[in-house]
Amino acid sequence: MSRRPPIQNTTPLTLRERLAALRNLPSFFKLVWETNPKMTLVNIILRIIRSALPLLILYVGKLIIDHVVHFTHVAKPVGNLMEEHELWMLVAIEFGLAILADGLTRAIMLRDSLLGDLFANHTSVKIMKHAATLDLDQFEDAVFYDKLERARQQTMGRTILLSQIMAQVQDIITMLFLAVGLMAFNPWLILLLLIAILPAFMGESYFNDQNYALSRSQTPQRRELDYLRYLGASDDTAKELKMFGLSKFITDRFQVLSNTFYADNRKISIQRSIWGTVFAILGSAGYYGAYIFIIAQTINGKISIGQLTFLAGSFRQLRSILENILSRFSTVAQGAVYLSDFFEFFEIRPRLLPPTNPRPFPKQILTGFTFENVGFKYIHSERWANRHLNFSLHPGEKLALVGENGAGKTTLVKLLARLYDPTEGRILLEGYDLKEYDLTELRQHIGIIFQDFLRYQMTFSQNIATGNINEQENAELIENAAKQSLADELVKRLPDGYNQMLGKRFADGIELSGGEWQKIAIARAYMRDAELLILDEPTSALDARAEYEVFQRFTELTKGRSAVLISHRFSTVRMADRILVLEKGEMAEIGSHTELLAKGGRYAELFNLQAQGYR
Ligand SMILES: Nc1ncnc2c1ncn2[C@@H]1O[C@H](COP(=O)(O)OP(=O)(O)OP(=O)(O)O)[C@@H](O)[C@H]1O
Repeated sequence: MSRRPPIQNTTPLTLRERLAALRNLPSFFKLVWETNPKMTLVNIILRIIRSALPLLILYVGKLIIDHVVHFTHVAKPVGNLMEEHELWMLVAIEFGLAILADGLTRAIMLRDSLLGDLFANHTSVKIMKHAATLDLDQFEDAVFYDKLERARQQTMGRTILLSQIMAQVQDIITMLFLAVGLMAFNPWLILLLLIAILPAFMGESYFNDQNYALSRSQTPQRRELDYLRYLGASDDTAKELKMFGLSKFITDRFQVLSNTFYADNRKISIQRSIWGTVFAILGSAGYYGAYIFIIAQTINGKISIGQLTFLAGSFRQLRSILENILSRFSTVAQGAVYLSDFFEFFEIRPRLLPPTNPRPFPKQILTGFTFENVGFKYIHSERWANRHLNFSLHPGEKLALVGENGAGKTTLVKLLARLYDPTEGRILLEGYDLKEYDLTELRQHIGIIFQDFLRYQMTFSQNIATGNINEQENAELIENAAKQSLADELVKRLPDGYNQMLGKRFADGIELSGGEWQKIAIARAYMRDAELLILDEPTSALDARAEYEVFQRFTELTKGRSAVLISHRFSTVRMADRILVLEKGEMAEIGSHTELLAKGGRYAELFNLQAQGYR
């Protein structure tokens, strides 16, 4: 990573900011609805039914107690079977309601978790789809990466938020039911309740803010921790770590970082727990105040024992529900703040925009590509990676790019494939700016094999098919591509042939050598009918004989098409029609092998240097 991202804002959010974040909730619900409308609707209905049950159960309980008291005070109602029957009916009803409540709670939990899973999948796909629309340089920006990371973290976190919001709505409805019952008796009890709860709520929100601010400020470090975890225990890294004895170096760094995390989190957790206890005591004091009041009223004969149990029960339930609502409010609001990160990610728009009326890609290229004073600086970089590039790539021409490490060869081809737009100057195709062509269509007509091509942990056949994924079922094309790049020799010794899983990541995967992987990558170039082929050091790992053969075939393939070839091997370079020598991002010279040798310039110097090594 070239640049450390700026540390994020660590000041806690104000209540107003948290309330403002609640405006993310409608978009969030839209997303949930989008996931599965039917499940969402059923969930809401079940929760509404469930919210009415606590009040109903309490009320039936009150009726039962009043009946029982009546029976115990008044002499046993001989012959009053009607009343006795009523009592047992009430008990049966309460039992039925209790069972219904349990059943509904379980059904809601089950549906919540199923909907949550679907939601997590839906958002993961959405993130991947959106990420695919973004530009390469956005991926190379650390601040962007932090956003992507936070959006990814949201996926699981949002599943929890989902059930919390649903539970919140349910509790609010239950609370309204209970409050109506309580208010019918004495509205002041509600006030007492609020006073007892409010400090706990404020405390919760304060600590949630602190947690959020901390976790946000820790994002870059968390990414580093993930990276160190990967370095410390992965098949890709084990070889170097062992040979260079780096294990301690990595774990030490991991420990320093994770200890800092632990210390910061511990501080907040302890404070939170202490204050939580104080607020809980306040809450209990409020509850018992109300309880004493209700008992006094009962002793004075103002209310029945049934009412006493109903009110005490309502008050107790209201207290715990209110506590849940208030503390959850803070978590929900906090979740909504995290949601801002999630939605912010979706607001990132690609900068390489497709034209409104794109020019169709030419059926036949007649004048080729032209660089007009092209210059390019990478994002956050002050240095020009390419500058003052003026040259044309003619139709059917094979152009080799030569230059020392960091001279700007790969950057030039990335500009040609419009992975970036030039910072200054322009690149023309058939006289029109590349920006006028449809981006997807343009890239479809360019075949490019990168120096750091991907080694897909997939089957042999899929690895080649990635060159043109629309043809993944075309076995004949894939086999022909493998033949052209000499990759077919490999298939013979793979137990599963074309269906052989490659790489070490998955079971039965077979790892290949660097050169073998490279042959597979080159096969991708044969998968599409591209007008322009770009090979960035495609044969660096091939042995001399394989390289010679690959190029013989490659020349066949590129007959009549343009090709750009980057190579440090002059035996390969000299096969090109022209050679462009880059120095510190600028064009030093351009011409055929013979011309440049005769000129005795930079190319001649580099060529002779390499030739000397073979003498
Ligand atoms: N993604 C990037 N972000 C920032 N700077 C970059 C990036 N990629 C390359 N550079 C810088 O741009 C310059 C040119 O890099 P480029 O990869 O084009 O060189 P190259 O000629 O292909 O080198 P090599 O022969 O080593 O492959 C280098 O100085 C490099 O540090």
